[in-house]
Amino acid sequence: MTPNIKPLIAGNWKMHGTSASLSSLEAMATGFAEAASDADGVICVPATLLERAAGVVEGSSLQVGGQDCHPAEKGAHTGDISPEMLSDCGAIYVIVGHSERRADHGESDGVVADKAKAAWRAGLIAIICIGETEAQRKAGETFNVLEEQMAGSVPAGASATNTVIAYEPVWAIGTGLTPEIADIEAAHAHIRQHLRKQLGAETADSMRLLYGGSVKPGNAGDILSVENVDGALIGGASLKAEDYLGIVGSVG
Ligand SMILES: O=C[C@H](O)COP(=O)(O)O
Repeated sequence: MTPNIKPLIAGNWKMHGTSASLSSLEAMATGFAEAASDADGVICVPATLLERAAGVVEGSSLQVGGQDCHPAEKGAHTGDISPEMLSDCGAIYVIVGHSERRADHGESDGVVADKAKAAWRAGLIAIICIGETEAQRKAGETFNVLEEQMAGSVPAGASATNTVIAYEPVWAIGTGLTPEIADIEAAHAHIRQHLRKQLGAETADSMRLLYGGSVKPGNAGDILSVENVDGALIGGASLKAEDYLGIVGSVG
């Protein structure tokens, strides 16, 4: 954790969830404030659930977000969703540049940056994801990859109020594998240091840096106590209220 930065515990339901899942969201909303009084929480649900999800969390400390957005406000883009549409449904955050979108949809750093700027245009907080693949890690390229992704995906104008950075080693996502604590610490320190050069120290030192990749109730305490880890981006364990609240409860 970083002193003076309010942690964010973000869930990403990915392509999971139907109407029946809203009862689980309701349990998260009900239990959130008791689990952690000094953290922000968001669940990024599928767009199909967003408006109803916003209704479910209304009045609680939990917020909802989208998982992706198109850079344009509107237009002939069949199947896409603009950040303005997400905001209209009650989203406060939107994830951009998740590695699954970079891999499945060929999203470049430039596209991710355009999406982040579009999120800001709509008044949303962009959760910009970066992270190395297993091959890049084995080749000793982790820091270079992170620097390149930050330079390309984090636009000028990023601030602590409009942007959150999520470091997700691709090989740790959904695998049950996590880096050594020392490796998480080193990566987050490197990200903070690079952001100082890119955005200025004042902005970089107040920006939330999340760790993502196989965060569970059992390892959240150790991960969240690492310096420069200001929260988590959680996939699988954000689907069950008990697991998500268990992680929220690990905020020191
Ligand atoms: O967005 C969330 C991440 O991809 C982490 O997913 P996971 O917690 O299932 O490993």
